[in-house]
Formats: sequence, structure tokens, C-alpha cells
Amino acid sequence: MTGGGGFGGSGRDGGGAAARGDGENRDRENRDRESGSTADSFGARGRDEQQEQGTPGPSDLEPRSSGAATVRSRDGLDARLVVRRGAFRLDVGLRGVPGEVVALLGPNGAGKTTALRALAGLVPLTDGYLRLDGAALERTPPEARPVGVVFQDYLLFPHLTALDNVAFGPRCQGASKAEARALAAEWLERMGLAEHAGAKPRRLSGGQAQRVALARALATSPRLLLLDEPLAALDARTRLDVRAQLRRHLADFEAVAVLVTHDPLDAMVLADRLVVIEDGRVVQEGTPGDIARHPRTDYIAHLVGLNLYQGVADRHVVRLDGGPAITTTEDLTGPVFVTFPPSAVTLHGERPTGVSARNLWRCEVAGMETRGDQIRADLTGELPLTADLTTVAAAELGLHTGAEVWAAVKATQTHAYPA
Ligand SMILES: Nc1ncnc2c1ncn2[C@@H]1O[C@H](COP(=O)(O)OP(=O)(O)OP(=O)(O)O)[C@@H](O)[C@H]1O
Repeated sequence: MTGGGGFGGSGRDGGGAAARGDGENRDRENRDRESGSTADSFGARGRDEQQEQGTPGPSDLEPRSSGAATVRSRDGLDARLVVRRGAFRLDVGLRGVPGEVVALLGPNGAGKTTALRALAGLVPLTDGYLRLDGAALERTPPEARPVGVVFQDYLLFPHLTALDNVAFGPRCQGASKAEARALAAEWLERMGLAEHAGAKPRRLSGGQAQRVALARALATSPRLLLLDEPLAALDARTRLDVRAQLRRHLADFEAVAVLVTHDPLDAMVLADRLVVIEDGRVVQEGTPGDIARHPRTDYIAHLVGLNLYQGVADRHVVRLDGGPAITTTEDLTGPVFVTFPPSAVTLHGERPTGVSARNLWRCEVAGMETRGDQIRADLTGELPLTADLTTVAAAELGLHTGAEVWAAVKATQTHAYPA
């Protein structure tokens, strides 16, 4: 099981399901309707109706409607970022159309920040290319790129007022002092910060400073907005407010935004499309809803709270790589993934008789934790899995670490899809 970022789930890989897959085309809306609760909440943000799914091919970049504007084929971001940093090698393809918010999600050290820094021009490309609205930017110095950056720790100029921090970019772009200040005042007003215009950064709260940083980035009318963990430095309450505000501002933003985050909640609330990076490579991309329903790596399964296995299907039976079989309702052949949520697992002290579950495995409790009124149990044995049960059920079973149990899952609660 790989580490994850607090979405509250735990995925399992009974069969070494560390496959690498690209995005696939998806009939997302239908699946949104049929999805389970975890997937539902992962996909439940208003913006995702806006975008089609999967890795955009050339046809996705043909004229399309994005708000009022018609998007030309050369508009937006088109990049392949190859960066070598010591032993680490990043090699990711990234595309975004104007109005789209793309979140780069991945575990520590995956290369998200390196990708963002490469887009900003702060680290050079070892190979690949970077085009923005059709213009090649690989050799353009950072200050000359039409790119706005918001870092997690704001990086406001401490000696300048909020107004002058925001006016700085337009000034650098050639606006007169009066013009730049007027524009900055407009942005601060839009961010609800008009009364803090004269404040130096040290007088601002974390949430206010972050909004000034966003105003500063947007005041230059960037064609690419980069947000590096923009909410990470905020406390939980402020984070909630700033996330909601950021979502509104991103919805109004007409160019491409790329957001780096560890936090799947930020990603799903703010982004139209997720690009999941592991070990310098894109392992999956798609809308939050798609990714939640069809995780293809342990890391993603963990984020979205599903048990994930890989095996070979022969009609309704999936034989796991090096493990037992799982009966599913889907009729498939060949390599597949199988998922089921922890809530689909029922635990029994004795081998159950007369239950309709065809998936029954002998397991041992490896660990337990309380989650609200539920107990989450990590099980090892025939099939490693995570199960949720009520505190009452756990007490009745006398569940404890080391206890031997039978775990059952109905075929109808599983979901198989091609690997
Ligand atoms: N200046 C550097 N020199 C050499 N290697 C570096 C440098 N900066 C980062 N790396 C390595 O590059 C890899 C990717 O780091 P990066 O910061 O891009 O990952 P990340 O996904 O943003 O991680 P995190 O979420 O922890 O910030 C890591 O293995 C890191 O050790």
C-alpha cells in the first residue's frame, strides 16, 4: 500500500497492481451517476461538467467553446517536460486548454514541483518542448514568460504594501505607476482585500497573504497560472475559505492553470483534470470522477479509498497475480483491475454458511483504527484488504489485532475494468 494524502481511504494491492496506464476515454457522466460514495465525493465538484475526459488528443485542441471565447487549435499549453536532477528523471507530457485547471497530483518526490518549475523556467528542460498559445518558450527566461506563479509560502515582497506587491507585475510589464496601482486596486477589490491595500505582508493573515499572492499573479494577465501547493501553509479553517475563493477565481480565469498538490481534496475541488505523477512519469490522467472509479495504481487507490487488485479475467472470475480469485459481475477476458470499497466487506468470526457472497477469504486483522462511528480494519492473509465496519459490529466480533476472520464481498459490490 502506498502513502497518500488524507482523502481518508486505504487501497490495497493484492496482486502488485502498480501498472502504468495513460488516460482513457470515459463516459464520465454516466459513471458519475452509478459511482459509489467515495468515487462520488471525489468527483463531486461543479467544474467537472466543463471538460471532456482523458488525455486530450489533437482533436481536443480544435476549436471548442470555453466560456464566451472560441479556442483556437494553438491555444493553451502543450508540453513535454524532460528534466534530469541527479538520479531523478522527470518525463511528463502536459496539455491544457484555456479555461482548464489541471492538477498535478502525486506522492512526495514524484516530480510535481520540478514540472512546475520547468513550466516557470526556473529549471531548464533537459529535453522535450514547451509551447504556450503556439509559442515555444523553452529558451524564454522566466521573467519574460507570460506565466504567473503562486507559491505555497506566498513569497510577497515584505517591504512593499499589498497594493504595491500586486502592482509590481504590471509595472514590470511597462504600465505606469498610476495604471499599475489602479489595476492592483481592482484586483485587491476583487479578492475582497480593498481595506488591506496599504498593509505590509507581515500584517496580513495567511489567507489574506495567499489572496494577495493570487492577485499579484493574475494582475499580469498570465497565459499560464502555476499554483504550487497554494493552500498547504494555511490552517484548516482558512484553507476551507481560501479553497472556495480560489475555486471561484479559477472558474473566472480564462487561460490554463496548473496546480500542484498533495491533497486530493484540493485537486478535486479545484481541477477539471488530474494528472497523476509517480516517479517522474504520468501514471494516470482524467477527470477526478474517472480516476476515482478506475484507479490504476496503489497510490491512487489509496487516495480514493478503494481496495485495488490486478489479475486476469476469464469471464466473471478474475485470477489475481499470485493470489486468489475474485468473482465479479463484469464479463471480461484478459488483464483487468478489480476494485471494491472497504464498506463492501463483511467480516465473520466463523466461516459463514448460507451467505450469497462468492468471494470469501481467510484473513487476519493486521491493524484497526477508529474513523468516526466506523472501525477501519486492515487485513492480511489470503487477500490483503481494508474493511469498514461499525463499532458495534467490531465489538460483537471481538475484533482485535491478530484475530482470524472471514472476509466476504458480494460480486455485485466489485468493479472490474480492463488494465
Ligand atoms: N535541486 C535538486 N537537485 C537534485 N535533485 C533534486 C533537486 N530538487 C529535487 N530533486 C529531486 O527530484 C525529485 C522530484 O522532486 P520534486 O520536488 O519535484 O517532487 P514533488 O513531487 O514536488 O515532491 P513533494 O511533493 O515532496 O514536494 C526528488 O527525487 C528530489 O529529490
